[in-house]
Amino acid sequence: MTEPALSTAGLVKICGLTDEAGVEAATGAGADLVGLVFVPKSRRYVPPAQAAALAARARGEASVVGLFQDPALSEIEEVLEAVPLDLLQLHGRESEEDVLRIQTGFGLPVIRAFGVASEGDLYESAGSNAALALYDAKPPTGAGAAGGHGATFDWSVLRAAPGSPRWLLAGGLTPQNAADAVLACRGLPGFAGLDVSSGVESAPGVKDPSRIARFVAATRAAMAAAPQES
Ligand SMILES: O=C(O)c1ccccc1N[C@@H]1O[C@H](COP(=O)(O)O)[C@@H](O)[C@H]1O
Repeated sequence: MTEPALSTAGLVKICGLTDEAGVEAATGAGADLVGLVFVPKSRRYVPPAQAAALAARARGEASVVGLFQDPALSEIEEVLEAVPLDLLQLHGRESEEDVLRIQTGFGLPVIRAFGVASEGDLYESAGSNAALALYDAKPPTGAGAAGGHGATFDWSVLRAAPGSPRWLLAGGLTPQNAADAVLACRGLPGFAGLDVSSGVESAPGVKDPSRIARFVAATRAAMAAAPQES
């Protein structure tokens, strides 16, 4: 396993990778975290055997995050038997009890996703036991797929972020808006980095190596120009 450097001020996570070209683009560009989706109804779902090969590609270069949605413990166990994950992302309706049970039970740090539309949605994350919170847009009305909708939310509400746990911004990020996202979040308590999935795809579920490289470069440049102090 690759020890996740979660205290790093500027994390970049590329999520929903499904092939080796995408993993190589992410690690080659210097992403800190790569995400594999274990939600069967997602177009980015990777079966454990395929995920094991992708995780092996990332090994030593980036930490590997397994994304689940309201999983049974047995689902996580089954994946972990085949894929050595470094972190678990819970991206459904999980409770704090679930976070504690899963984080303690599997001995892996958890990233807990919170759907955000207004300041009030951030309060639920205050004092979460998760290693990191992830602030994503709420699913658009009528959205059919599991997640990774490419929807943004009003980043100005993040001024109310509690700061603990530290957090990643997600939802509708792209190579074009990554710098603005960093500018909107820099200096806010707990800001830890950016997470992207659909914004680095050429078609739904198909990662584009050149967009991945541009996203990481744009994010890194903005972070270097505006370092996070807290
Ligand atoms: O990507 C998926 O298929 C997915 C499925 C179930 C839950 C979450 C999912 N994606 C995550 O959603 C955020 C935002 O994605 P986007 O950049 O707006 O496309 C991100 O963490 C994805 O990994």
